[in-house]
Amino acid sequence: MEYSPHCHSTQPVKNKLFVFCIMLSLWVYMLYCCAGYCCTTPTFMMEERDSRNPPRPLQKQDLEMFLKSQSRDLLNNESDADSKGDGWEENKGDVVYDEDSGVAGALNGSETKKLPQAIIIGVKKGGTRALLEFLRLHPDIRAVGAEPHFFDRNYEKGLEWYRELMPETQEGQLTMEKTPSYFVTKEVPGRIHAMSKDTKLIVVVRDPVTRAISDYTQTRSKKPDIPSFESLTFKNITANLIDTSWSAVQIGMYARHLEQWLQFFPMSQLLFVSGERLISDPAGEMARVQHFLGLRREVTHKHFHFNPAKGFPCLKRPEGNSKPHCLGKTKGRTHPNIDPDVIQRLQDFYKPFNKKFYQMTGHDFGWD
Ligand SMILES: Nc1ncnc2c1ncn2[C@@H]1O[C@H](COP(=O)(O)OS(=O)(=O)O)[C@@H](OP(=O)(O)O)[C@H]1O
Repeated sequence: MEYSPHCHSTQPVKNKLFVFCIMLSLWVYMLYCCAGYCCTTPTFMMEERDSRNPPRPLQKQDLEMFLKSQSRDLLNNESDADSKGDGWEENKGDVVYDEDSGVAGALNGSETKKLPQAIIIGVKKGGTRALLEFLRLHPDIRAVGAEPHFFDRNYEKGLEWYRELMPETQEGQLTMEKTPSYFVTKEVPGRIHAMSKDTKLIVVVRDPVTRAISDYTQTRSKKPDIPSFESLTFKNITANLIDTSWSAVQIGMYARHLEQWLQFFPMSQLLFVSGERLISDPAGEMARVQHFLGLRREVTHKHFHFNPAKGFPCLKRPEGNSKPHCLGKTKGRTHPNIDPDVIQRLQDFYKPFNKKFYQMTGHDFGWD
């Protein structure tokens, strides 16, 4: 085998040259990145790729798009308009005023999903959507828009499924949801108690006769061919026998339903909001609710504007010039005219239930 001194002397030089080339390419690449042209480093992920446009920070629309895609998933599972949480007439995205803080929290990783500490449990057609939307104006409240129906229809899916539905919250913010059917579902008090015995429970109640008519009006809007309210109310009209198995009637027997809740929760953990006062004095009723939730009074008369055409209070930003937002067409429907004699008989039927309810809650709601 031939000995070659030349070969031995050139090898280290070649190696050095090779290392130098690699170092040089790395330096060039780093300079290129620092000049802003590199699109593979995480820092620049949110920027426009086009170097002619300035970098764009994460914006409100990005989060709204994300939230909309989430709520669409829930929409697909629900049939009732309110279950979808889409009660607003216009600029629905603007209703949740505090999304920006959500973006900040999401970016610094300080947000987590929590099980609700307070729930609006009822009653159907009481004004639950209005209350939830009013509460969402509060910076310390985050609420899921759609009705999760976890404790009555989806319980087998488990608490982790439920938690996943919740919005992210920062330290000190309350998580809330509303599902009006909870109040009248026998299994629900025990199930909520099993989640947390400290859960605060809010019930929006309304004159049970008007509530029944509102309930009927909603059903008729979906099934126009149903029998009249008058005929559904009675099992036997001549015997004056009211059909208490009809849900529109049954839901209004508030004292009966409340008894179930008191087997698990003390009265101090329940707040009863007057559906009537939520319309005539929303700021006053909201003061009670914020106090009950241990929150400072942020939602005040400045947030409300009575809309005479709609006949209801609508929401406005106190500092902005934007138009007030009213709840959508499914809230505040025109009720059919009901035979006054039937209304009187229903009022008589509810009288003892109302009386008992006033005694239990220590509050006369003035329905009689
Ligand atoms: N601010 C405001 N705007 C519109 N509507 C308002 C408002 N406050 C309370 N209400 C009353 O809310 C009633 C509907 O109640 P819910 O939201 O609980 O209905 S549901 O059970 O979720 O379907 C709805 O009942 P109807 O009038 O029978 O449609 C309203 O009377």
